[in-house]
Amino acid sequence: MTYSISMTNVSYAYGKKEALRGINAQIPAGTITGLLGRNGSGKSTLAMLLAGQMKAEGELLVNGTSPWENPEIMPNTVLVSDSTSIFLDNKLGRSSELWRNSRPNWDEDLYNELLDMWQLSEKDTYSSLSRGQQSAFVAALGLASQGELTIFDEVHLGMDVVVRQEFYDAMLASFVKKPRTIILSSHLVSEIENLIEEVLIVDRGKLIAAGFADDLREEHGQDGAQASLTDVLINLTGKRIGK
Ligand SMILES: Nc1ncnc2c1ncn2[C@@H]1O[C@H](COP(=O)(O)OP(=O)(O)OP(=O)(O)O)[C@@H](O)[C@H]1O
Repeated sequence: MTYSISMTNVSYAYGKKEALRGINAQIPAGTITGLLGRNGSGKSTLAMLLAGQMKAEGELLVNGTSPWENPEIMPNTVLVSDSTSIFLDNKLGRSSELWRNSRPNWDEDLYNELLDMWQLSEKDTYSSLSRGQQSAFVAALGLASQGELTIFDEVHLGMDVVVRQEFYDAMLASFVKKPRTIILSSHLVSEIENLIEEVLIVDRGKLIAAGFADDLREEHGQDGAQASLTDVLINLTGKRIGK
């Protein structure tokens, strides 16, 4: 069953450093949501809370239950980020074995297709790959896992424009084949603009906008034309010198 998310007054602090405060939001099951915000706004923190890797204050429910170290929820929740679990100095096959064995919806055909497309070999060592190839490998693991909740946090780092487009296409194709709840966090807002239906925008730890991407585009549009999500983000969080 694909996971829905409900957050009521969700906060998180790293020691005394408050990273998120009073987040209230719902993410419907089976949607692709963009998690947007400026540097340091709290996106990765929220991603880790949703993936059950850190304990939220307030009420954070994934599929109706707390994800924090939850053995029912965690195997079906995939967070692909800079800190994804990978054996750095071992062959890719060692990491994929770990993922394959711990992910109940693992799609071996999709994994092999992605590795072929990105010309990666299981015999390669992760630390010997280029930055973009490393990102492509973890993206392949994340897509093939088909988690009921799948979060990609800045997965594109180092990927060239062609690999990024191949990733977006593969994500959409796999979403159509197996609908699930996907959250995409990226600073390349214009690239993911057409993939996302729902949006959460965080700024300095607070949720400042949430809802259908089209409603936000409409709300921030001018003279009958819709705004882009980049415009929405700049309108809501940007500052101009002299103003
Ligand atoms: N391990 C940590 N210890 C202390 N503070 C942290 C830690 N990780 C993040 N923070 C702080 O929490 C806030 C939110 O950080 P977070 O990484 O969630 O932001 P982000 O939106 O993902 O940023 P970026 O887009 O730059 O990756 C920032 O002010 C950051 O400095």
